[in-house]
Amino acid sequence: MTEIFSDTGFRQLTQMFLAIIFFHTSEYILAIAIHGASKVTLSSLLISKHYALAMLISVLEYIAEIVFFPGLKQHWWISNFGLTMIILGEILRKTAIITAGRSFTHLIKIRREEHHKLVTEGVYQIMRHPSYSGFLIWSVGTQVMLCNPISAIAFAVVVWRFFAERIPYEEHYLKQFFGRQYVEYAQRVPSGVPFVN
Ligand SMILES: C[S@@+](CC[C@H](N)C(=O)[O-])C[C@H]1O[C@@H](n2cnc3c(N)ncnc32)[C@H](O)[C@@H]1O
Repeated sequence: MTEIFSDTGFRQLTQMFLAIIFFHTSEYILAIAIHGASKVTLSSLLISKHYALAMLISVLEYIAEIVFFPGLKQHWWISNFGLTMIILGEILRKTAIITAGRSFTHLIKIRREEHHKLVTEGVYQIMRHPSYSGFLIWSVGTQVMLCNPISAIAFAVVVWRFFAERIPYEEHYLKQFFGRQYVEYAQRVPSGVPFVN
């Protein structure tokens, strides 16, 4: 049990804690900065029950493995690669939010608001769903950083499936809002989420 308090355990768990705190507080603060405090609720922290449970299970996996297989957590090139994924995923997601500005809402809009403009510039020139791509990289990165083999695979599958279902739903409304303009944009630019058209 003392392995949790080793340098490895301390560093990897601290990185995980900081990554989670930074991700959620920055989502909330950016939402307030873009939409105004009166329009933002605590749901913009993006912490659902399922998500909290997944993160808790991943920490339990980490603790079980550092106790029974401490060598697994010593693959520093894997852990540092995960840390790089966390940073790159975070940068990609926040760049997307800032680029889309008021058009970016945490909940998918099913009615077009006047200020809602089609965003095709900046990072949206390279991919249609940079914030989803960023979150996929960030979330899998947290597990790679912890050298958690089971949660890394589980996060990749669950988060990918979540976006694979969400993207067609979101794009159904984007086509309603922007018509041909969106159809042409979607033909030209990939989704940014692997194996999602
Ligand atoms: C959580 S944001 C995600 C945006 C985008 N899918 C991404 O990954 O960066 C969802 C909202 O963004 C809007 N949205 C998505 N792509 C957009 C675009 N290219 N231009 C304007 N609004 C967009 C949708 O209408 C939806 O209400």
